[in-house]
Amino acid sequence: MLFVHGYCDHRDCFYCPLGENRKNVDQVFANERPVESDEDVLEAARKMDAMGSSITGGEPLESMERTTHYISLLKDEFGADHHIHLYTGITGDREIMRDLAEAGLDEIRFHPPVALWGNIHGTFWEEILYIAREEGLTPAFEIPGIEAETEFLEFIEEGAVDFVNVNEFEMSQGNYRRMHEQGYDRRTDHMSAVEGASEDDMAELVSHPKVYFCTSTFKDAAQHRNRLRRTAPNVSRPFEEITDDGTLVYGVTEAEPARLDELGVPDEYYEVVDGQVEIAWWLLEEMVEEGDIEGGTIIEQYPTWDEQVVEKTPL
Ligand SMILES: C[S@@+](CC[C@H](N)C(=O)[O-])C[C@H]1O[C@@H](n2cnc3c(N)ncnc32)[C@H](O)[C@@H]1O
Ligand code: SF4
Repeated sequence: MLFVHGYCDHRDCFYCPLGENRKNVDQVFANERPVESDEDVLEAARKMDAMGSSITGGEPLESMERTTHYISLLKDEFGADHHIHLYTGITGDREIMRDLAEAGLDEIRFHPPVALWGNIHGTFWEEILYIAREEGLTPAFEIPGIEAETEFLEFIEEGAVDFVNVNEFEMSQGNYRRMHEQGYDRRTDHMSAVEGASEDDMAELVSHPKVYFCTSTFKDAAQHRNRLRRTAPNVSRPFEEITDDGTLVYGVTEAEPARLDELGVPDEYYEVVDGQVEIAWWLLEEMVEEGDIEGGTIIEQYPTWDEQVVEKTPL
């Protein structure tokens, strides 16, 4: 997921999920990693063996130079099979569709304003779907699951869009105040999903064969887990265990490297990082149990750029 910037001057959706760290920032992020160079973007994609990329923001069409630059960069590096899709909350025009297609974009997912969902016919949101297709892009909708209008289903039926992804309506730090004001509440059994917006609540919309519902649990858990699992083998050190969830487990100890050498620990089973020894957790556990060294901690962390720690277990 490439975040090109946090600006969105054309829309002001009350449910926009962008939090303080993303809203109106000029910084590019590849997943959670701040990007300083093109190589950072390529490295982030390589690390997770990405088969494709998505371009988001803010509003990617408000910075076409940056957006097309990254699309070309990814296509040039990973080839035609690397599928790239882009999310947008504005229509753009023919020239923009052409520039995106020429840069290598495969698919564009429009997010029209909710007030129009029952009434897309005859608007430029309809026309741009045909234009995008003529310029070589696959046109789709990707919208939050707020309400299902019958007219919207009829519109989908007519075939201007290839498919419609509906994201379960979510509350986040960035939007909960405004969502509350609009009368939305969080489901009590869920961290972010909105009451009254589950797949069952959207049954009429989701019943259409071109409509796919993406639950927030799936987005958070399954997609995240898949990304971790693909990333872990590319970034793990030889002495780290990769768990089924794609996290990395290793040990940390204050013991001197010389003591490890004395105990016959092979070089490839530990590394000194910031003055601490990071080591295979099973060796650390055994050495602490045997009283060979004084203590340590087992760390489980994400294989991501920010190395977020999931669990610490003192020995
Ligand atoms: C944050 S937007 C950024 C890209 C672009 N500005 C747009 O709106 O498509 C990315 C995706 O998030 C979805 N989205 C926005 N607010 C949401 C919410 N509260 N719950 C679930 N999905 C949401 C939008 O439909 C869009 O597909
Ligand atoms: S169009 Fe996208 S980025 Fe802009 S306010 Fe709406 S959800 Fe947020």
